[in-house]
Order: sequence, then structure tokens, then C-alpha cells
Amino acid sequence: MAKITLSNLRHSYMPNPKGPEDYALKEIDLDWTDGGAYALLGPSGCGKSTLLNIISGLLTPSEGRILFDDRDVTDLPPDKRNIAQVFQFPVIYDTMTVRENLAFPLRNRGLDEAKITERVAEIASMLEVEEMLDTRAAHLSSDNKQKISMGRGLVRDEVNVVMFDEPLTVIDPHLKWKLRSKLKELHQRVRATMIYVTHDQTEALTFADQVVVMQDGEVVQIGSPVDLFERPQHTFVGHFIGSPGMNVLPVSENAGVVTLEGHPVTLEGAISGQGGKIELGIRPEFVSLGDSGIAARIRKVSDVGRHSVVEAMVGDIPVKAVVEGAVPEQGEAVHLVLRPDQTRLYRDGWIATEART
Ligand SMILES: Nc1ncnc2c1ncn2[C@@H]1O[C@H](COP(=O)(O)OP(=O)(O)OP(=O)(O)O)[C@@H](O)[C@H]1O
Repeated sequence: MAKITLSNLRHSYMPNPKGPEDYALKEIDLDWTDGGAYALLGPSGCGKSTLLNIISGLLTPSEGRILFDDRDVTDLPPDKRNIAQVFQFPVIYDTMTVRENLAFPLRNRGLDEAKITERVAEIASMLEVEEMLDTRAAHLSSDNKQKISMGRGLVRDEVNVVMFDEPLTVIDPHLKWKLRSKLKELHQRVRATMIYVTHDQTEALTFADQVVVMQDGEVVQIGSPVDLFERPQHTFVGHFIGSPGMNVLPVSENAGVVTLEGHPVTLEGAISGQGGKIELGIRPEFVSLGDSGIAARIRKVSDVGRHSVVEAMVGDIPVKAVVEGAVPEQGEAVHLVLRPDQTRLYRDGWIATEART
């Protein structure tokens, strides 16, 4: 397995790109350590496939270098990069048995039969597909086909990286959670460098130790699932991660005092920078209902199981709060309390308060 470095990477599909808007990838600098579990997370069109294709060698970047263990592989074709890939749809041979499918990547590499038998048994046991080993792949359900595809991706232990491209697309919703946690467990056992590409936050946050969040061809934050939840560096991350996402509210600032519809708010720390469009960010989990605070009126209450999400209007601004236990009625007057250490200012989308130490 390898450490992967992406250095000053940019890519445009246009022959003569002019401004940043002509780039599908704007500027990517990343270091992925050997054996880590990473996710590339972002909405459709943010550049995930472009980046994946650059790493696998299907696409040569317009600018920048890709290094595997400090060795420059930018100009190497895919078959010289020693990568395993699992795609959205199963890639297996229907006429072969499951055992033959799992063995195929190893036979291709000329491994001796004893080693192949041992490794196939190991992977089959990890995936819990032992009882299918002699079944012809054509007879498998699409869920099981994809499981075997994953097994084929994981069976070679000398690859530089295993890349998963939206691998749960074809999986039945009720089995998704099972395979999601299975993949995490597999990473812990196999300890390969793995990159998991998805637009689904749950998949990314379950699988990865570090998540790379992308928007419009740019990395907006790299962090652990906890980092992304607790301190979004950009309003996009706050919004995209979490259910519901972070409240992003229009505010005014005057001489260091920030007000929401005329109510002064206490921020986590000192404000940095100046000018630009400012917004306040706070997750609904850190907004509570109190006897005093910011006057608001309940517009909507949604029961989402363990708790409720209420939407309250502060003037014309909707603010969401996660409420445990009893909830107010629609139309009721309430007071909102914003937890100061979780209340941040954002300037032109980027975080503009210093964390309290
Ligand atoms: N072959 C291509 N030629 C021109 N533009 C392309 C090409 N492939 C992708 N793009 C553009 O590059 C940008 C990034 O696309 P990319 O497919 O990498 O995003 P993505 O995050 O993988 O989205 P999806 O999940 O929908 O595949 C988009 O604006 C897309 O239209």
C-alpha cells in the first residue's frame, strides 16, 4: 500500500482554459497516508470522478503531479499504477464461479495456487460469502454480485490503493447499512489505503477516518467526521453534512457586535477579517428553547424519531432547532438560545471566528 500525494493538481476539459470557472478541478493539494481510509464527498458535478480518474491514470491532469510513495506516477498508464477499483456496477464474470472470480486478479498476477486458495478463503470469510464460492456468478443477486466485486477489489494485498466509486448504488436500501459497516470492518482488517467516492454523507462518514469535502472543483475541508460536524470551515460543509444541516443565517455586524434581526449574539471567539458577506452558522443541535433569549414563533414541527426538529421564525428568518421531549405547537411564541461556543461567523462562506481555547 502506498502514501498518495496530489500536488498542485488542476484539470480543465477545455483546450485553453482562462478563468477558474473553466477548471473542473481548481487546485488540489493532498497527502493521503499509507493505510488510511478516505472518502471524497460532494454533490454531483463537484469533480469527484475527475479526481478519481486522474488518480487511476485514465485522465492526465492539465497541471500538477501525482505521487505514490513519493514516486511520480503522473505519466504512467492505469495498468502500471497497481490500483484496484470497485465501480458503481458489479464487474464480474457471469460464467465463472464466485471462487474463480475472486481468484482471477491473483491468477492474472501469476500468484501460485496455494497462495490463491489461501487468499480467496480469507476474503470470502471476511465478506461472509463462503457458501457461495461454487455458485456461478450469473445466479447471484445484484447485491451479492457487488459484494463479489468488492472482494475482487480487495483480494490483492500488494496494490497501492483500492478505490471505490459509489459502490453501494445498486445495493438494496435495507442492505446498504450492512455493507457500509462491513466495508469499514474490512478496512480495519486489510489496512489498505482506500478511497471511497460518494455523494452520500452517511456512506462517507461511516467509512472514512478522513473525509475530503469537495464543491465546484475545490476541496472545502478535509477532516474527521467529528471535525466536519463540529467545526465546518465553510457554510457548504455545514449545510451538506448533518441532518438537518447547519443553520446559515443572515446577520449584521457593527463594531464587533453581531446581531440577528436586531438581537445581539455571542460568538465562539474573536472575529477575523473584514468586509464580504457575513452569515452566522449554528447547528440545530445547539439551538434550544428557553424562557428567555431570541423571540421567535414556531412555524413547523417535524417528529424524526428520537427527537423533533422545530423550525422557528426570528422575524423573517427560519431557524431550526433539535428538541428532545415535549415540543411546542405550531404558531406558539418561544425563545431561542444559541450555544455561544457553537455559534460561528462566516465571511463569504468561510469561517471567520477563532475557536475559543
Ligand atoms: N469528459 C468531460 N468533458 C467535459 N467536461 C466534463 C467531462 N467530464 C466531466 N466534466 C465536467 O467536469 C465537472 C466535474 O465533473 P465530475 O464528473 O468529475 O463530477 P462528479 O462529482 O464526479 O459528479 P457525478 O457524481 O455526477 O459523476 C462537471 O462540471 C462536468 O460537467
